[in-house]
Amino acid sequence: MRLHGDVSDDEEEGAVMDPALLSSSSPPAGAAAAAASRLVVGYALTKKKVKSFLQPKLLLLARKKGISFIPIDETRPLSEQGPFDIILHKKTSKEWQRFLEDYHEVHPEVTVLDPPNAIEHLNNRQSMLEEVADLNLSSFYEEVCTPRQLVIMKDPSSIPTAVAMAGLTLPLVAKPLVVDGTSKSHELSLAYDEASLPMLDPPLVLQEFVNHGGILFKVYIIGEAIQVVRRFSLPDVNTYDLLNNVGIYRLPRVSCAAASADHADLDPRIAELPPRPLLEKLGRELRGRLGLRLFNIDMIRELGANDRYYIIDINYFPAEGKINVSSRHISARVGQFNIVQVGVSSPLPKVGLAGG
Ligand SMILES: O=P(O)(O)O[C@@H]1[C@@H](OP(=O)(O)O)[C@H](OP(=O)(O)O)[C@H](O)[C@H](OP(=O)(O)O)[C@H]1OP(=O)(O)O
Ligand SMILES: Nc1ncnc2c1ncn2[C@@H]1O[C@H](COP(=O)(O)OP(=O)(O)O)[C@@H](O)[C@H]1O
Ligand SMILES: [Mg+2]
Ligand SMILES: [Mg+2]
Repeated sequence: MRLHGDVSDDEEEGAVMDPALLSSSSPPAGAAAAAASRLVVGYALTKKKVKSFLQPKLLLLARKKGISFIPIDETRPLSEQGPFDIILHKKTSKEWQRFLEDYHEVHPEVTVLDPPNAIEHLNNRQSMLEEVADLNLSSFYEEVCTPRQLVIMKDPSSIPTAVAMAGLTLPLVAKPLVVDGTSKSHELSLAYDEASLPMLDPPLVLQEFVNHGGILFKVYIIGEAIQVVRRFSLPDVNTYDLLNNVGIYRLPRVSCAAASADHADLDPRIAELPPRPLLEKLGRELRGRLGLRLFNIDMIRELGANDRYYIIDINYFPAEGKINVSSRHISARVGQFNIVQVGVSSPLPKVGLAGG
């Protein structure tokens, strides 16, 4: 799909809302627009996603390129709609899967982005990282791995023993096992001590926390195009924090905040982007292994180990609208993140975000 390349190549600052462009959200006008288009993209997305993805700027560029976006009515057979050249979606239900398969049998020429079963693979924080272990990056100096992790399905009381048996080192990041687009599936917490682990709420993944200088790299893979941006992340945990903090701390959603770290005044060793050839190889390998063309990788670089990267999260059809975030947002956002303690009753010092 060449849409993304089109957008970043022809980036136009200050594109204004053109009412005609909103035709993409109304079927009759959309059908008229489609008639004049060279490429018709049918989409089945949540309202939230439509709002964040189909922004006026994208629609303006798409229209210039002869591309139109038509909403799919999921209550009607696909064959009665369109015709589409591409179907864009982020749905994995069995019913929708059958719908798409039936449609594809009749219209094999239509590109479906992407196969629902491949998308589903990313809806579980254990399976999403499985392919990273098999990556063939032997020709690179850098190492790319995942933090050591453990899946807990039930019985919170068994967590301390399971953690000890797996040899995981505290602190641990606890992440809901399933990622289903709800805000709950992004409610993460940090566990500092073993005794507090039974307070966690399975099913979840427990992942070793990796110090990374408070900066995260969001690597966007859109077909063959790759784009990387820096985001502010969680602060490092030092020995003092480990000795003085107990309990479970709810983590803020730092990565989804609008603040890009691309123009902030950072230590160059922390700010340095991962090498381009590494990202290109990573993108190619993961695209093939995951069978997906539209996703992003959240990557961190271990503090003090400049050649070791960890992939901590992979998201299908992420918020591409945030790739080019203006630097003017930064000063308003930096420093507003706090880690809020939820697991013990006595108040403990809050841990601020690096750079804040
Ligand atoms: O809604 P947003 O703008 O916070 O975007 C979410 C992404 O935030 P980010 O790219 O980090 O800023 C978010 O990325 P993270 O998981 O926060 O790294 C997901 O891609 C999320 O999709 P889902 O809820 O997992 O289905 C994305 O949600 P949708 O765009 O699918 O609604
Ligand atoms: N193992 C880890 N070590 C250090 N920080 C982490 C780790 N896992 C997650 N984080 C931090 O928590 C944030 C959210 O975690 P992530 O796995 O990306 O979940 P989500 O799907 O909700 O974005 C990351 O952007 C990063 O700042
Ligand atoms: Mg993430
Ligand atoms: Mg995610």
